[in-house]
Amino acid sequence: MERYARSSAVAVIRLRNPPVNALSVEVLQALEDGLKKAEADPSVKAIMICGENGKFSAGADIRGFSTPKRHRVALGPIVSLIESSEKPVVAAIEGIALGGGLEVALGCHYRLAHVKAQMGLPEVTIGLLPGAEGTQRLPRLIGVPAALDMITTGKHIPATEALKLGLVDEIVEENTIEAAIRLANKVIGQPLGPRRLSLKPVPKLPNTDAFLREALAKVKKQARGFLAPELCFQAVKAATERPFAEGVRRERELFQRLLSSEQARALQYAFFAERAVSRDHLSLAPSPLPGTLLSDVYIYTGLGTMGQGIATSLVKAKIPVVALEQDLEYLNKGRKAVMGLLEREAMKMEGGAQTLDFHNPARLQFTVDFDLLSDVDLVIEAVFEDMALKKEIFHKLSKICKPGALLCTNTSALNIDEIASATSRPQQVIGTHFFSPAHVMRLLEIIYGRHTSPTAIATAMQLAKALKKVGVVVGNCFGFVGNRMMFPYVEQAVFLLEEGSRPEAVDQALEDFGFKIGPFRMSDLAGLDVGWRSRKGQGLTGPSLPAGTAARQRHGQRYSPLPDLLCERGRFGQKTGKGWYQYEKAGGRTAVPDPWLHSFLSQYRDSHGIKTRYIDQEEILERCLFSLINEGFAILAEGIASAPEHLDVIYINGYGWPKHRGGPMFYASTVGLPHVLAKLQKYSEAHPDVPKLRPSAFLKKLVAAGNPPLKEWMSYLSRQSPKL
Ligand SMILES: CC/C=C/CC(=O)SCCNC(=O)CCNC(=O)[C@H](O)C(C)(C)COP(=O)(O)OP(=O)(O)OC[C@H]1O[C@@H](n2cnc3c(N)ncnc32)[C@H](O)[C@@H]1OP(=O)(O)O
Repeated sequence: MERYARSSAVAVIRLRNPPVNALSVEVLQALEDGLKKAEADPSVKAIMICGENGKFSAGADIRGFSTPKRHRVALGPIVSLIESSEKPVVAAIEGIALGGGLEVALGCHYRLAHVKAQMGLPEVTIGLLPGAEGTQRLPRLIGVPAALDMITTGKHIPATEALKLGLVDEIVEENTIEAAIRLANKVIGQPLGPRRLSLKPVPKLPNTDAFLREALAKVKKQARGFLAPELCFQAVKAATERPFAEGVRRERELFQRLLSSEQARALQYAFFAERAVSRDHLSLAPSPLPGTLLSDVYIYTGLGTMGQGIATSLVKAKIPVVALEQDLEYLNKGRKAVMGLLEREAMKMEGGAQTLDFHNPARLQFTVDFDLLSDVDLVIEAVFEDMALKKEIFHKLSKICKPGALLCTNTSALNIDEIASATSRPQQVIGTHFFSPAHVMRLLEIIYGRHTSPTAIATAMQLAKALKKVGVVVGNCFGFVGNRMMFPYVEQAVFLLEEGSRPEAVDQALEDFGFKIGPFRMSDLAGLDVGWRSRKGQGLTGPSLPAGTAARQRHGQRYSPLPDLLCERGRFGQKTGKGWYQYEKAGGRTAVPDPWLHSFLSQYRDSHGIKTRYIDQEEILERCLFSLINEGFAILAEGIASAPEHLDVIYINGYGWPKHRGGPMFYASTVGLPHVLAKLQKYSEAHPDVPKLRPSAFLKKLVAAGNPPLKEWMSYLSRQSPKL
């Protein structure tokens, strides 16, 4: 506890625990001590709580949830202590007030926030609920619908919205601390009863039961097996049904249930994994390439679907863009699409189009003039996946761009070294694999080639950060990390159809597991023709396939021609109205099981002498997931990625892997590596012509070593890539 000024009647309690003032056991103890001291000091007439360094608090120390020490001091009783103070307590919210931080503020009698502050109860995102009485106080303050929305989604809200909701009493543009002191002085002596949220009733709704029924249905639909949102709902519901103290008891019960759950462990692992992955590579080089990001012009070539999303993403990050296309027709099409995307993005933002300023040619210009590239710092090439075309472009870029410019290629599988070989500066060539839609998806897979310099890697990581994306650095191999792990997963899904399953059964099993979308719905969305083109390019199908090749064998391994057969019949998925499912029209979105496909599958099995069998959910999950995980172990062993956390971050942010399962490698660690190995051995014996089911040597090694925890896996490998 300190005084604002020597003779001030306002005691100041400052939460101090850099970088985000997390409420560690020590901070909580100091807060309790400070409150008691202020309460006992007759010269103190009011109390102000604020955070050090312009941040109120990011809430409980997440690392503490897995240590026994946290049980020593509980936040809930401290929040009650604040509220029951006989002296007015004012929260001065700067920067962030999240989770337990906001719960502390809810215990205060007054809340004043800086206009740029953000508030939220994001516990749900780490598998928990606000366990310091927040689920009981917030609905009393802002009403059930708004509280439920904040608590079940965990979203951060800006101070302006908090003011509208009544979450804060006042917002200020200048010095928050001084304003809070003024407020504290002003309210000295005023009655505190009406300011104590625990004493307020929960505002009534016209039909609470109907509202809660609908809200629960919505929460359940979105959760797909994720427990925390539903338990958050139950805690808020308790506030509508029980007196405050009983509601708090219910909140504690639910909190304890979540705290000990595997899902909370998975989400907290994912939280730190994401941060560790970013930190690892940002520290690779002392500084990015010459020319500071954000102030220099970026250029990218190609305005197809990916290019449009990338341009939008750059403009949103306030990075000046010059967009290049090969001719005016494509340029005009691309311009229209990008402007449309930006209009929509601007509508979601405060300040709209003015904030993004995309009509300003200094921010965004469109051109067909390649020579404009001579002075840019960074190029992102985003033409379609054609090696010859990419090499031609990189050869030109190498001649035109200034010596320091970083040359990025947006590719999902092509060889970075081969692309770099077309330039005179392979050390400055790097892969940047964006995910579609590029202005929405958070993942950026960054692929270094044999000659890529550490500085180039660090610059690409800076770019990811500037775009508010999660950059993950990986080595160069076909499909890199994400798609390489996806190939066996999709392969198994198709083999399951051959053996007797249906697209809807496979999708359902994986969606019940928590994937946003199953493999067949995903394939229909992305377009079956994309894979078909790639397989034709690899000589697996199409005119270059040698005559007499067995229909279901390639290079001595099992192959399914099913996707090719669909494409030959013009079934490309949503875009043609038919694929693995049927749709209401070409471009339709609603997938409906297709009787034609079912009879096509039956005929296919008959014609190849395949006996149809019933395949249960367990087999669907094990074959799809364990083959994907198996590839992950091979990737780690080859040094393509530097740690299992990297694979998990890629899968959560780029492939719709359910975050509450922590990513594929974390999931493998939770089911146990001996179990994964045994299942792979079983399926591999049943399908000896499928190499991707053969357990990886690294997985076997870890099992032989006694199933060590995930954190220790990499210590069992002798070889690591020098760049990772
Ligand atoms: C019974 C009481 C129950 C209470 C429940 C809770 O309060 S649970 C905690 C709820 N709070 C959160 O979930 C907030 C999590 N943090 C964030 O969302 C973000 O970190 C941020 C606060 C918005 C800041 O984001 P920014 O991008 O600026 O920085 P980083 O994310 O990189 O974070 C900086 C470092 O701080 C660490 N950190 C952040 N929050 C916490 C936390 N609550 N506990 C512990 N550590 C936290 C973060 O890990 C970074 O450090 P690294 O060493 O780089 O990992």
